[in-house]
Amino acid sequence: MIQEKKKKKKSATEEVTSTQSDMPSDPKQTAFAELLDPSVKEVFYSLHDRFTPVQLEAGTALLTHKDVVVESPTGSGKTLAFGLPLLSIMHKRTEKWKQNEIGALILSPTRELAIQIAKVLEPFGKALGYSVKTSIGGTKKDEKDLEMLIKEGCNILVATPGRLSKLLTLDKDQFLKRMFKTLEVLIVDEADRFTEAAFSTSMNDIMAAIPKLRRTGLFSATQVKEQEDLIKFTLRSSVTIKLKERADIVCPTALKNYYTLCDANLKLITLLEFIRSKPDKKILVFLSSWECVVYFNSIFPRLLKKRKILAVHGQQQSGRTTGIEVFQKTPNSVMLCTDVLSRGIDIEDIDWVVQFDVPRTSSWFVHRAGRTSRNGREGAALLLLTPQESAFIKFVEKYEMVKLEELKVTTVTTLKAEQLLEQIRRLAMGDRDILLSGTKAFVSFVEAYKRHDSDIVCALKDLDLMGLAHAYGLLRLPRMEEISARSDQDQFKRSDYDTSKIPFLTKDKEKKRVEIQEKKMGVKKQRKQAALEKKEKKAKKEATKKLKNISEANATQKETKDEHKTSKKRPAESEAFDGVTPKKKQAKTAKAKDNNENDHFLMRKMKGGRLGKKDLKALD
Ligand SMILES: Nc1ncnc2c1ncn2[C@@H]1O[C@H](COP(=O)(O)OP(=O)(O)OP(=O)(O)O)[C@@H](O)[C@H]1O
Repeated sequence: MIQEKKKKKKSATEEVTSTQSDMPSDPKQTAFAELLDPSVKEVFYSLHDRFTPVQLEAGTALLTHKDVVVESPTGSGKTLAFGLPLLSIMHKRTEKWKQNEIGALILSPTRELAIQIAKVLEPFGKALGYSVKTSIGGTKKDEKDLEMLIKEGCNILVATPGRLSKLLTLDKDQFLKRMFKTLEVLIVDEADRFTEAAFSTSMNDIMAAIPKLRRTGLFSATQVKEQEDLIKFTLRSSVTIKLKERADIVCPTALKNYYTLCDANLKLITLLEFIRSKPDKKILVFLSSWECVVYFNSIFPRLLKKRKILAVHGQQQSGRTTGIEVFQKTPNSVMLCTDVLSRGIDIEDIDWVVQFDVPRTSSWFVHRAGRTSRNGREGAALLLLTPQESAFIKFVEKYEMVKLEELKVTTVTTLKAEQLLEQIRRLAMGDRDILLSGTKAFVSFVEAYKRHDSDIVCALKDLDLMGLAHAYGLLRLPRMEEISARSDQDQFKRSDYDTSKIPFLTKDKEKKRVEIQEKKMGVKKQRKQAALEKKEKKAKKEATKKLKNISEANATQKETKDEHKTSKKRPAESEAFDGVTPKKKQAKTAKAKDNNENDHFLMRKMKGGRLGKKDLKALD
């Protein structure tokens, strides 16, 4: 336990700002090295020649009993800026660390970053005899995780808050809580993320389970803007360290930040043509939702032949780590991803980062772009904007201290663009999975757009949604409120292709679809048949009623006639009779007789169930 003399609570923080010093024999280098444990120093110098500024500043503060809030550009070495001091603090303790004593806890917002941090610390832990463990979602079950942790022990734990909070809840015998009793250092990487509501419950559980007397370090390339957001971390005599390579920007100076304006309906083609124009570059593409990653990953391999296309998103339970490893190893591959890779992930030699849409949170812009140009290496980032979003450029310059330069991306002729769009639509016409995936992607993009925090300059209502629907290669507009509310729906060229005929390419899925469709058709046919039968039944009923009336009328007529016969002789043929000549009368009687017979004939048919449509018509 760090022996802390009771000090008068110092003012909140002092701000130490220093620019990147690249003096090789900077006395600060020596002074900091003296503070480090010799074994830690030995491992460090086996990997690197000198400490980066953030390692000097933050490391010195932590090793001289200060809590730190560190803001330093992406790729500036923050992992070792907390790793080196925490190892040295742990190694200062005289008694040996037992296997079930946790000396340091590092919190990471994503499992990929947690794995990466553990990998960086492993060689140091090995040299000092400390076990470094991770506790992250998506791997073994919570119970298994807790059991392993208790059984195998752990001295340095790198965890995602959600998983750790679950283990603490499961830990009925408080084993884990007892393991935390010896905690000396708490590090929160990408700390500004932990002020989000999504993390609040798990963070409260964790903060309640660990000792208050400890060293605390909060690290990020973009720290929280509101100091009160830091209260939950119970910092003591903290120092705020802000490092910038240039006073007016937070990104590394070696990073070139660009934007390009493209019409909405050409957005996907602009991305494709940009990738095509850089055949030997490693490109990381950020999309706004996992559905977009899935959809673009299904069509890009058919549009960018011979290019290795990879995809990573938060919904994948497996394959994320492998995908990152393949991306790391394949020089000119293209990785499509969500913001699961936007923070902390250290992948070598990414040449370009492309942001297909504005980020959900504007501060993530810096982190996304910062996946390239790591630790002084060259790199470039490109943001695709439609003309309606151009105000975003000034917005990030003002609020995120990012300067964007315009880049003219080679586009294609209108004819070629239409051919490419038609090619994308044809993919959907031939594969129902692509058809459905495209619609889901577009819907998820619209929903993500509604949630981003730059809506003051990029509002959904100003977006050319019909153009973007074309860009996504949609054959139909999806049924959603944001679309039905639009007055420009007629701008969307609806394909007249019969989408009900588009098959799934996997046999069993297609079989099932056809069955459902036939069942639906069957139901439709039955309904139609039933309606027809009901109509016929009604017609028959009316016919019966009519026949009945006719036969009653005939019966009455016959009675009258018989009476007539008995009372008078039949008039001579030649005599005219009430204006009707006997011939005509005969004809009329004959007709009535025919009708009468016909009616009787129909009656007999109807009784025999032989009444057909023609007969019914005849009755009308
Ligand atoms: N002292 C050093 N000398 C040379 N390279 C270093 C040094 N420290 C770290 N690096 C390398 O710099 C790269 C970036 O380090 P790291 O990932 O810690 O940066 P970061 O500041 O945490 O970035 P981000 O803000 O994206 O999380 C890594 O490849 C790391 O190996």
